[in-house]
Amino acid sequence: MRFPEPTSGGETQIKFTKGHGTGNDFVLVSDPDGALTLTPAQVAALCDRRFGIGADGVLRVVRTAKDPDGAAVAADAEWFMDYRNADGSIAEMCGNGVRVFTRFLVSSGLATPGPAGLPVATRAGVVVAVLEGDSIRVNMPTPRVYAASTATTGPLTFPGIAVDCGNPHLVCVLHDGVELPSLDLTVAPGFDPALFRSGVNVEFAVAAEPIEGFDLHLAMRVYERGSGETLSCGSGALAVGAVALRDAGRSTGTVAVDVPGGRLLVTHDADDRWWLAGPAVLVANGETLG
Ligand SMILES: N[C@@H](CCC[C@H](N)C(=O)O)C(=O)O
Repeated sequence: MRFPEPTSGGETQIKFTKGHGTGNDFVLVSDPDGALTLTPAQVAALCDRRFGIGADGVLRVVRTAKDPDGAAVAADAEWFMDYRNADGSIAEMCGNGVRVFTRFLVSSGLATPGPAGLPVATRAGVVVAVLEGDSIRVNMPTPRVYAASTATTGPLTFPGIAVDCGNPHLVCVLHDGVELPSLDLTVAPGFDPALFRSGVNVEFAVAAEPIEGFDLHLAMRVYERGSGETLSCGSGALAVGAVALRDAGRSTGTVAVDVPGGRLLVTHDADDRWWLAGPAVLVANGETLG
């Protein structure tokens, strides 16, 4: 396997941390001063589950001021989450990524949250993460539910709703006895490329048994743009929560969204803030071999 090419001074080894949020897993690369250039091919090599470390994406941890994309979105957050999908493509937002990124910043001593939490810059703007024991809760961008569309898997067509969470989503709520496990997500679902010009993350969701303490309960599977089917998608859960609250005629509430990797909580509060909460775990440190 070839790990990232030398970027300066012949350095070919990269220190990394592996982490996940409800099974949505990431390789974190600490690059505080923006010295590293990660090409799409290098990201794909790191994320390769057979020939690399294996992950759904890479989180490059860089000071906002040291990255052109970071500097463009935020002067008031010290750290920028440079998120890349497993195929090397860039995405604007990653809800689970922000939570794992925050866990890394705090665990490694690079940042200390203030009373209101820790601001993190993303390509979709600044979000604020609040640590609550094993869980990290993030004040996410307001999801914008904006158009009807459809997704296809094999011969099946599902009605869906487009939701912008900073990154694009298409939420299909299943009816008529279609069961989540029956969907074939080994192949990318079809979608309308005229509506989603930069691709889309497709969520399939179904109502689940009510649980005490939550206003709504759904289960979801997701096919992520640039990564394929993943065990969880935080921004996808946010999109599903927004559609579910809207469909239920509720302006506020907490939605439990079960994903194959665990449970995420989406809350729309009385102050019109949208929150995503769930576990964020670091599992290993390592170093690539040149
Ligand atoms: N898994 C992430 C979303 C990652 C980006 C997505 N694949 C895209 O291309 O928009 C999450 O937790 O939100």
